[in-house]
Amino acid sequence: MADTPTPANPALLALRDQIDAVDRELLALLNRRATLAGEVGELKKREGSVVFRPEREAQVIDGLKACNPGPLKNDSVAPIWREIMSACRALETPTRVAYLGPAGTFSEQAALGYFGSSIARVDCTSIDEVFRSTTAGAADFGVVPVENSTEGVVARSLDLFLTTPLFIIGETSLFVRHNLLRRENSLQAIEAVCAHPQALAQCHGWLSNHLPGVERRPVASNAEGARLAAADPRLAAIASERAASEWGLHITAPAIQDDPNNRTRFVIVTHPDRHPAPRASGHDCTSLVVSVTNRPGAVHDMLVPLKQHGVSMSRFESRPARTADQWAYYFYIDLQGHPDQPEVAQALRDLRGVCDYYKLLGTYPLDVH
Ligand SMILES: O=C(O)C(=O)C[C@]1(C(=O)O)C=C[C@@H](O)C=C1
Repeated sequence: MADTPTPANPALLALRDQIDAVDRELLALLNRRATLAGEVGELKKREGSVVFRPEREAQVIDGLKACNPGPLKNDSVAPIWREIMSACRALETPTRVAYLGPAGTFSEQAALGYFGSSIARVDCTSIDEVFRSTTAGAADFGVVPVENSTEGVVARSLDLFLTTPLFIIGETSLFVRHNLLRRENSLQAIEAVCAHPQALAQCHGWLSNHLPGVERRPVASNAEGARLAAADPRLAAIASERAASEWGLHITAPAIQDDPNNRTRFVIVTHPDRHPAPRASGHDCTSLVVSVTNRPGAVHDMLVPLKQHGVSMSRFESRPARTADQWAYYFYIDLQGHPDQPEVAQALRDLRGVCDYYKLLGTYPLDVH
């Protein structure tokens, strides 16, 4: 039966007219904002200073959330203004961002969520390559995963902080929903499930229950798994909704991660010669990696300066140092605060005094969302 067009409701038409008028006002205001950002860009060029200021962007979003009268939800403020600032920033200079690609990975999603979509994307085939291209200057910033709420640390990222000069200028967290993707919308006759090892591990329970005995094939990224599944009907992939639409695959089983609150934390890295450390935003985190001689009480002594100066620790992670002393460890520590705060500066100085190895990994505004 042919659709009979419903007569336009006059009340609806009147409301839409008002929305159109507001949109035009918004556009004029956004263009005024963009012009001002362009002027800031000129000023920065004359001063020779960098365009991207994570602490300023965090303050803009925090400030707007604090005075948001609604009904727009505060959760909507951050994504909208990230996009606005991304577009304004692009008028000042292009932002080249490296991440573990190809299109459709959670790393790409994290990069777009943090920097907005007005960026030049630098797809990399491994976490090592993200570090390499950011170090070499092929990208201005890199986005790398550091920990997952189910699987724990992303060891490769932590190890690369030790051997590269890059430092952290920002963080962002992503809710990670895994789906089983396939050309056929069926769980029958699957020969192998292809995904990044972390994704395979995060879906271990579901795979054991629903696809027992099916090979789990680790590949470089979930999007690479989706690419393989798009090319071969015998394969399935574990990846995002975005990867499904990117590769034309069915979401044969949605949300198959074992932990319904599965989150991954990413950090934003850059080269210290090309970018200064962000200034204090008021809600900051400082990350460092240290090691101490293996003797009784050594770790305790390391934590005493933090207690003495009243500095909170939000993360403490250990990794084997892989040196001749097989029980030597590196400790990755996140502190709350910025070295511009005297108590944080003093705690860092004292901590450095009791450590054999000390490297500041970065100081940056906490994730705003
Ligand atoms: O305030 C600045 O420094 C700007 O360049 C403007 C602006 C913005 O759009 O608000 C854009 C880029 C920076 O990362 C921070 C903020």
